[in-house]
Amino acid sequence: MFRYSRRAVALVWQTSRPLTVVLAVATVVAGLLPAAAAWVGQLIVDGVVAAVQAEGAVALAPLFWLVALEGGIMAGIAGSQRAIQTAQSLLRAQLGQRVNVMILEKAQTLQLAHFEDSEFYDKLTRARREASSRPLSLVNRTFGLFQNGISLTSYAALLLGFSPWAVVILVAAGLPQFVSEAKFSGDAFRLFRWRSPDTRRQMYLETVLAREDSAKEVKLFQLGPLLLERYRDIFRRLYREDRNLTLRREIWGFVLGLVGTLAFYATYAWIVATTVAGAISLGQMTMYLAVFRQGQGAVSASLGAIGGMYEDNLYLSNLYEYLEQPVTAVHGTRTAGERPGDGLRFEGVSFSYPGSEAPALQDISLTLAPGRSLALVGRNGSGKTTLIKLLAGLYEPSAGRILLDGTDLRDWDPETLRRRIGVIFQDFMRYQLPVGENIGAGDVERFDDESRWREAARRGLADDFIEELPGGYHAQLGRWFQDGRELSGGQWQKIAVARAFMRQGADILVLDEPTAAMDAAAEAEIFEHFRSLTRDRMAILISHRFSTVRMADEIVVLDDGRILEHGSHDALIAADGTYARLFRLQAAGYR
Ligand SMILES: Nc1ncnc2c1ncn2[C@@H]1O[C@H](COP(=O)(O)OP(=O)(O)OP(=O)(O)O)[C@@H](O)[C@H]1O
Repeated sequence: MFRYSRRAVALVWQTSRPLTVVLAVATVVAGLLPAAAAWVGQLIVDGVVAAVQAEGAVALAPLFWLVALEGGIMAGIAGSQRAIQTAQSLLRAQLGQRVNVMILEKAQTLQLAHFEDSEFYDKLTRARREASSRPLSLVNRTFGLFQNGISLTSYAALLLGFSPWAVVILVAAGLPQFVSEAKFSGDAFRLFRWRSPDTRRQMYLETVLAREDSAKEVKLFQLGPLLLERYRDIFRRLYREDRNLTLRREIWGFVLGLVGTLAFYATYAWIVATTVAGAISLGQMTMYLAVFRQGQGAVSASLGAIGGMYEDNLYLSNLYEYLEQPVTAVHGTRTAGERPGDGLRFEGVSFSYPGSEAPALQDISLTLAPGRSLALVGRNGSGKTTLIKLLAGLYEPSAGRILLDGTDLRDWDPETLRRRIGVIFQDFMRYQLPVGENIGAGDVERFDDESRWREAARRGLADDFIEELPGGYHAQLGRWFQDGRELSGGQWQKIAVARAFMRQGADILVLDEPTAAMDAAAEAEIFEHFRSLTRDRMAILISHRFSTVRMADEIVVLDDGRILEHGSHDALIAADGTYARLFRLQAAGYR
């Protein structure tokens, strides 16, 4: 139960020391004052009784002072509770931000495979959904427990004056309720954990039903009612479980709570009898009753806090499970290859995606020298993009190795490697940012460099339409933000290609089919630019358009993850194999 309490307190302490101190001090004050108020109450009642029984004139001033004192104590209680609330709400904001940043920072260190692993994705979703509020809740409960503990000790000290048994009854009567609370908290957590794929499906449906990029299809295919029904179904199922748990929890809570009420009234009768017998004063009776009632409140609050801490701990275990997800240590440190100028070599490279039986690539061997361009062709799913992902270091080969300048990619310093390779994938990002930044994203070091944006846009054939946008390079793209402009598919692709041209420092440039939506003339012209930019570098291009493919120095035909043919356009045509057949097929379409 206390496994994560120490870490939660440390987290809160690191988030804001002053606020944590305020919280701690106010908690102690709020814990001590109620017993003091009960004590003063007793003095007042006894004073009043004495005054009523006294003969002759009575001085009221001492009684008034006591009343004023009790008023002061009450004001102190109110003040300390305010201080607790204020510190809590300020801490909540800061802590929420801090935990979210921790989660997002961790996400930066993860590998692509993590994001594609649904089980891991569940962990991430769970961590994000609940964990930002849980550390503070745990700390609040720890402090609350402390506060109630102080109150309870002070009540017990007062009650001992009546009978030690009263103290025993006070604590024992709260236990059954605690046991049931702890059990149900555990159940609630297991439910939460177990259903997180469902919750994720629900979140996904929400996105599809309410996002601009899906609205078009959802409308045209009239998917709305169907998806909404699924959404409702999931809710109904989840609700049924929630309802059952809530009902069981509350019914048991009520029944076991009755034990506490029974104990209170039995003790009440006992105190009344003792007063009538003259063993304690009327003032003491009032105090004991108040103390016993408030003591019961403190016991159930403490036990509730313990149950809650158990729950918070379970949730926090989620957060830490995510944060402690092992990431394989970053590999190499090499910033230069063993044979500079050797270019790129694939040596017997095979690869299967995690969790997939069939290899996506098998025994790939090829070389690419600086200054040469390579085109990859093949049917859908033949492994072209996979080959690029391996080259970019997003995955590691299951067998064989990939060398750059004679050094295995695994031995390269990842940052150096990333700087040397520029890739635009077919599913490139359409950032909801200004046009210029969409291009600048290709080179973070030149992210804001307006002259570079312009040059890259010119090479990507994007400059014409960008200049016509209101605001030019500063026009906001996408529909999420005010005055955002949506672009056509081909215009977005030109932006993406311009992004690739930002990378003047990279010596391997890869375009994985980001030109498919462009007209054929634009694609050919862009590839010309691409070649001129990469004259002393390596260029890799994936395209289904043979008019572009034929411009590459070398062509590799992939089929089912294997290299089927490899050679120049002329050589492959002369060999009259698959490439030649596909080329003729496409050419025939234009006749
Ligand atoms: N993230 C992934 N996880 C598991 N399998 C994948 C993943 N991505 C691709 N695959 C599988 O790997 C194989 C090769 O896919 P790849 O994306 O490399 O094909 P491609 O040649 O680029 O196809 P296209 O021309 O359609 O872009 C396919 O069978 C595909 O189903």
